[in-house]
Amino acid sequence: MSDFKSLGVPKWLADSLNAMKITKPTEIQKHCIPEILSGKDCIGGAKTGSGKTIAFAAPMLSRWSEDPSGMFGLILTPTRELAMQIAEQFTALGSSMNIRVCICVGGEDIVKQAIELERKPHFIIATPGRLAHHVLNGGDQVVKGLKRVKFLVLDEADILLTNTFSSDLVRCVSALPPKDKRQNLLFTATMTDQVKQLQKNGSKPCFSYQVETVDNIAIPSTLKIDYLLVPEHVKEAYLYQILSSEDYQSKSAIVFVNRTATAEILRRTLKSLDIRVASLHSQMPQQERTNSLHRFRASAARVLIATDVASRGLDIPVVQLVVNYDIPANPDTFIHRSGRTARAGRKGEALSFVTPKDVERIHAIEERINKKMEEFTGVHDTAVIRKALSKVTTAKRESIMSMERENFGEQRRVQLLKKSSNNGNISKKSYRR
Ligand SMILES: Nc1ncnc2c1ncn2[C@@H]1O[C@H](COP(=O)(O)OP(=O)(O)OP(=O)(O)O)[C@@H](O)[C@H]1O
Repeated sequence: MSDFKSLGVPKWLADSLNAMKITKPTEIQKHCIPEILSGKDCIGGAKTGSGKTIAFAAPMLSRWSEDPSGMFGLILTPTRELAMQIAEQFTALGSSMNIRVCICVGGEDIVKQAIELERKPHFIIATPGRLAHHVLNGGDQVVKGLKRVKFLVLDEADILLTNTFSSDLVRCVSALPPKDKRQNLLFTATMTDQVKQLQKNGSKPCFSYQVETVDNIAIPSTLKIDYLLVPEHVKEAYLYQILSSEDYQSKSAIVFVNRTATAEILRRTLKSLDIRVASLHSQMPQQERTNSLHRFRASAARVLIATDVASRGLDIPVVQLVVNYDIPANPDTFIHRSGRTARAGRKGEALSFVTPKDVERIHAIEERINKKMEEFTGVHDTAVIRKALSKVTTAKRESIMSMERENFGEQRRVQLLKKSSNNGNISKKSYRR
């Protein structure tokens, strides 16, 4: 049985990992850590929840500890919350070595970040839009510091390489040493040709590893996937009924929706029906987003209603159920959303609400993941649903009325206008969803 030390990780780091009960490397870690330590670039693909973060963090921290200098590594991620989570992991792993980590994400104080960057943190964990702003406007120290970066990581590389992020990504990368003077590490659960292509572009050797499974199924084997046929107008009643049923009333769940307004309506509706609920979407101020996630992580809220700002990378071990209340257009989004449960070998369930207009999307998802969903059997009694329906309809009507009183949509328009005039190109609409 291999352990982290046998992969070349120094004792201090193996001890830190052991203290977190991380003793036996996962498949992706076993293969990628030695290759990254040998100086190669790396493209790593493995299912959600399979330990990709440590696959890049461990070799970076190992090399850094040999000569702990400033601006050693830059990790780019698509969402603010994921950046914060990765920063927490680096901070925890490197605490015995006095590591300094800077989180550089939108929605937080730019001046404070600029001061932190001037102090040359060892690692910067950033979203591309905000770092691009610092690259454009940063002082001499920041520019010089970024030129010393030894490692660049694109976590969730497939989405970072889409058009949404391209101009900011180019700006961030332009501030770093040339490609062959740094190590480039790309990781994702949903490999694309665009990511693979990068292997061919470099002059340095690149190690590419995709964890294969015998059955070629793209989701964790411990994840149960079900569907439930639901008429559009009664989705809220079904959701309430399931979340408050005997089987699920004590389970922690993330409910994914496609629009921020749906997230807000559901949060208000479920709250008035006495479900401990929090939400996460782009129309919330960053402080509220952070607080919501803290409440959910700490189990103060049992249900998190979220848009796709929460679909990638978030690691919350208590999550037992993911509900796809709306079906995503992109099958890869289904993989990431559902992967918020059944992590690190734990069991989990993903339930998709399917209306007649979603049938094609479900077929595309099943083809992508190479597995058929099964029909959900947890709701049998239509009389119970009918009873829930009148309660839920009243609660929903009140939620919509209160949102209208508070000009929910209007606030967003004003926020967007303010952001675009204050920050130029730093707002990233789709990932502030
Ligand atoms: N070797 C290990 N042994 C036990 N647990 C591990 C090991 N490596 C990582 N973990 C834990 O597994 C969980 C999932 O890891 P991580 O968040 O890195 O997954 P991921 O592959 O990046 O998933 P995603 O694709 O969803 O981002 C974390 O809680 C992490 O601490």
